[in-house]
Amino acid sequence: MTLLRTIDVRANPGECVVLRGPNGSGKTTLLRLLAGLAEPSTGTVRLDERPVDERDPAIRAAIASLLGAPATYRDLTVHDHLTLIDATWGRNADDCEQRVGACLEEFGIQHLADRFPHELSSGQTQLFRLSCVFFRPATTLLLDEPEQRLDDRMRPHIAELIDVRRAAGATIVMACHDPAVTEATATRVLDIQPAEPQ
Ligand SMILES: Nc1ncnc2c1ncn2[C@@H]1O[C@H](COP(=O)(O)OP(=O)(O)OP(=O)(O)O)[C@@H](O)[C@H]1O
Repeated sequence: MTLLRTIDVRANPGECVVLRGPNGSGKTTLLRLLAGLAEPSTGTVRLDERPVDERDPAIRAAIASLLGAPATYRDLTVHDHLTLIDATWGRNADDCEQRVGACLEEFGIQHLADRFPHELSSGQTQLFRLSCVFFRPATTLLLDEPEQRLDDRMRPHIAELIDVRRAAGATIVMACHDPAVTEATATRVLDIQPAEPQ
């Protein structure tokens, strides 16, 4: 069975490529291939000419992705998760608290800092997941429907955060079903056609 039609895509720093297409057309599959979480049956995926392989530390350092539900620790709070990410990526512990506070505020979840992940609503969970992805250093962001479950106030805000990151030089590829978010973020839209008749 073919999950994704043959596709040739190149994304450059400062670009946001939005993948658009009906349910089941292959957007998530393409993002998974770009993240190195799945291997294409034909063809290659490269980041700066390096094959994308999640076992390669340089690839892991470069790519931050929101694909499906990330693992979280039941006994660590939202604040603790960000602190852990900060330490994992080798940042100076002296100003960790300041960075974590700024990130919580940026994503509008400062009031949830002391909650556990399982105590969040679905929209709050999405904001928490996005904060974890944006908080770590990365040159490339792969986002699967970052707008999902967000309300009318948060969708444009998240679109703005994505655009700021792109303007700062990140390469962004994301799947999106929301025309307003697409309009606010895309430098290029790629329409994905289903591989199999639907
Ligand atoms: N684990 C899996 N095993 C088999 N087929 C799968 C699996 N995951 C997805 N598919 C199939 O791959 C195709 C592409 O799915 P994919 O999730 O990439 O679509 P999508 O464009 O992201 O859809 P949506 O907009 O609904 O999120 C679909 O036909 C889907 O049924």
